[in-house]
Amino acid sequence: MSIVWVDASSGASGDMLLGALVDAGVPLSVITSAVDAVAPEPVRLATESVTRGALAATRCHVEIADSAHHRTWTDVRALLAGAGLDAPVRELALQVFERLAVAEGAVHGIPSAEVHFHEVGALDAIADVAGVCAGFAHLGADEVVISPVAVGSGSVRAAHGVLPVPPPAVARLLTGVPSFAGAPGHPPMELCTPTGAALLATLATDYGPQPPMTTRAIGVGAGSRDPEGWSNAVRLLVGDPAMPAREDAPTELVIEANIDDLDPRLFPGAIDALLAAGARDAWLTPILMKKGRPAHTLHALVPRSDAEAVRRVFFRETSTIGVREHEVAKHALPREMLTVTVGGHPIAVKAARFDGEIVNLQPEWDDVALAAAALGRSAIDVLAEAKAAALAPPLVEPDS
Ligand SMILES: O=C([S-])c1cc(C(=O)S)c[n+]([C@@H]2O[C@H](COP(=O)(O)O)[C@@H](O)[C@H]2O)c1
Ligand code: NI
Repeated sequence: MSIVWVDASSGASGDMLLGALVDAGVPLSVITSAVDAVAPEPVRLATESVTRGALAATRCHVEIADSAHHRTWTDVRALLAGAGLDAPVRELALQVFERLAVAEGAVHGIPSAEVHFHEVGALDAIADVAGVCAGFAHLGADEVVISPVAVGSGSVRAAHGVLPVPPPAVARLLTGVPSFAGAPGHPPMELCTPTGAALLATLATDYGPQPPMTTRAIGVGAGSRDPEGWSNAVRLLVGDPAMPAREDAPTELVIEANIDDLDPRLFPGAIDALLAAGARDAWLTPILMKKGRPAHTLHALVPRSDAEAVRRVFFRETSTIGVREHEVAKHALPREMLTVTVGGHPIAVKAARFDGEIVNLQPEWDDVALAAAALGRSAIDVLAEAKAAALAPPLVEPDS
């Protein structure tokens, strides 16, 4: 089980997070292949070692000669849907832009489907998002904990004109996320951009100070500006959860309810809604209740940060008027993402290790289905070949 803590106490933007991922050891090729997959024109991705205040950091430049700056949410969704991205990366990037569309729509009072993006609709911002999502997917962290986010102060000039800081879209995107202007002495500038805020809110599984963890890698991503006396950078600490003291063990919740009066055809939809609301897993157990009445227990395993959203699904999508909850400590094997090819088609494979040995391989189902359809082979056949390829040294290098 791996964990990432994002130190956003000096803010965050798309390119800062890119720099931090590369600085933490994510191969630049992982970022570049995702950026190339979304950009319909040549992209230049360049990293350089810089300092921001007292910190050594990596600056990541994404340069595209982009003609159409303004795109609609529909345009961006089509661009991402048609891009050759791994399924988990595409899904994350779509969630990031959906958040941006909902926030932009709320700020300006228009339906999100009709939102016209400004700066965030430019190809360099879209590439930032695809690259950051690819980098985090590569890390394959089970937990992403975000520190309180510094948003800055003052005002900023943008396509909308002069905006107060935090800009309206950032304030919306960070609703429900711990944030603050910045430590005393912070420069009066925008520290967290809408792209940075949307990425943090999408990637987070929890919010707070550094969790108990054993750090394995540190990445420091530099912002473009370098104000005097301030480290304009975001930090990533990548590692494994440490066994914390009992009182603050990182736990998740199981939320459940016994239900004996719901039309059984509604349970599949309820399970889908629980997963969409942030449940890590959701399942149904048949039970016999008092008077021998057949019923079901509906369960959801959920991080604390999404518990309220999951409770709402129980009350909105089922007939229950009450839920019970208990904490569970989770222990999972360390896992990593590999990429293999079957008949020339890339397939992401999640590998779990026990005592250093690979003990479980799970090829990404969407990739298997795509490859099987393209090759005219059975999914069983492609699945078997993907697993065999993942075990065949030295053809496959662990992605992380
Ligand atoms: O692009 C859009 S839709 C946009 C909306 C807003 C609002 O607050 S509304 C603000 N901005 C500003 O543009 C720059 C670039 O943002 P990135 O997220 O692309 O880095 C930044 O100053 C935003 O505050 C853009
Ligand atoms: Ni706006």
